[in-house]
Amino acid sequence: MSKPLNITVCGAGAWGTAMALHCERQGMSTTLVARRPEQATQMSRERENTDYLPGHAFGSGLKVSSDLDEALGDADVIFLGAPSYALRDWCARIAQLESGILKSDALLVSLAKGLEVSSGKTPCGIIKEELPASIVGCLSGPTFAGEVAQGKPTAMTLAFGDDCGIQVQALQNAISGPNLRVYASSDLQGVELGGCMKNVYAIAAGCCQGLGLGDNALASLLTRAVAEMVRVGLDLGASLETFYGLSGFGDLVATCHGEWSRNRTFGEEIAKGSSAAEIISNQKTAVEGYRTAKAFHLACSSRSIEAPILEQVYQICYESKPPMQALNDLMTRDLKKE
Ligand SMILES: NC(=O)C1=CN([C@@H]2O[C@H](COP(=O)(O)OP(=O)(O)OC[C@H]3O[C@@H](n4cnc5c(N)ncnc54)[C@H](O)[C@@H]3O)[C@@H](O)[C@H]2O)C=CC1
Ligand SMILES: O=C(CO)COP(=O)(O)O
Repeated sequence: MSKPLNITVCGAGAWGTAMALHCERQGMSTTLVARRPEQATQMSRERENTDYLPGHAFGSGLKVSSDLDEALGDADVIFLGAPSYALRDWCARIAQLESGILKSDALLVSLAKGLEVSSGKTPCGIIKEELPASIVGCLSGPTFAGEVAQGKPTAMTLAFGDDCGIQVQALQNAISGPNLRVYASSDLQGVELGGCMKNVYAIAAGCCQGLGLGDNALASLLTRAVAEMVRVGLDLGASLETFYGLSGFGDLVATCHGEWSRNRTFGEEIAKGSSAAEIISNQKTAVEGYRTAKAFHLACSSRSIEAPILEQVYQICYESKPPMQALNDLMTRDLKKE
């Protein structure tokens, strides 16, 4: 039998913590790295992440650290669990470590679902720019941290570009288990874009809910969101079928239904009269769809991609457009073929 993988998870928000819990339960040597030493100390003492994922005790084998040097040297796989807007900082910290500290075949796996506004880059685009020698991929799908931490079942997509080699297969096997079924993909761009776009559509779904528009409206929104995801994604170099998979349609459905999503809740609060900028300025947890809406607005405008839903969410978030007005503008566009 092959040796268990050594896993390091950088970023102790809800999702990084849930992935660390999962990896430890899968029997892997796992270290969770917090950005702030005081958070690492608190988690070591309490054996729980009370700030971001309360109520889920750490398994006895889960190590906690804030020392990147120590945590990365032995890692076969490094999950980057920070939000997209904090990813460049994490990568820069890793790049500053003594050269050669990372194993040459270590896999860097992004868990983030947002585009960088200044560059329009996906999380893996950022990682590749900051750490050009590394092997970079992402893991994405319908995975609310709280449910994964509870051990509820789900499925995900593990995507690496052209180097879907033996280490990637080893990772797919190592993290798959009775509660998580992991599929492999070589469409890294598509898997990342699906995860990023669904967060913007979740804001629209929250607006739908907040305005009390009903189930028909939500179903229509999600269906047209998939059509838009495909149109935007193809223009940005992704493959069609990826958007019908777990990181596209799957995560769209998860995020736009139920009570878990921060993006959906954000949309609901706007529809009830709060200002987007104000909510964000008081928000401790990640609402990736807010910045990502702006990044897609810039990308679609510069490439003349027609993306009416993304555009309306942008105007709601950045131009104080009332959600009811956005709905009206969507409904009264020129009619066309499905
Ligand atoms: N929470 C979830 O259920 C899931 C989240 N994701 C994605 O994972 C990524 C991380 O999200 P969560 O773990 O939910 O985050 P979170 O909302 O639980 O925590 C935010 C994290 O970001 C850090 N942070 C905040 N501002 C920062 C800054 N300026 N610089 C550096 N770090 C900063 C905080 O210390 C904290 O670790 C996001 O891209 C999210 O879309 C993906 C799947 C599931
Ligand atoms: O990506 C997620 C579930 O797959 C989490 O969504 P939110 O960030 O909207 O909570």
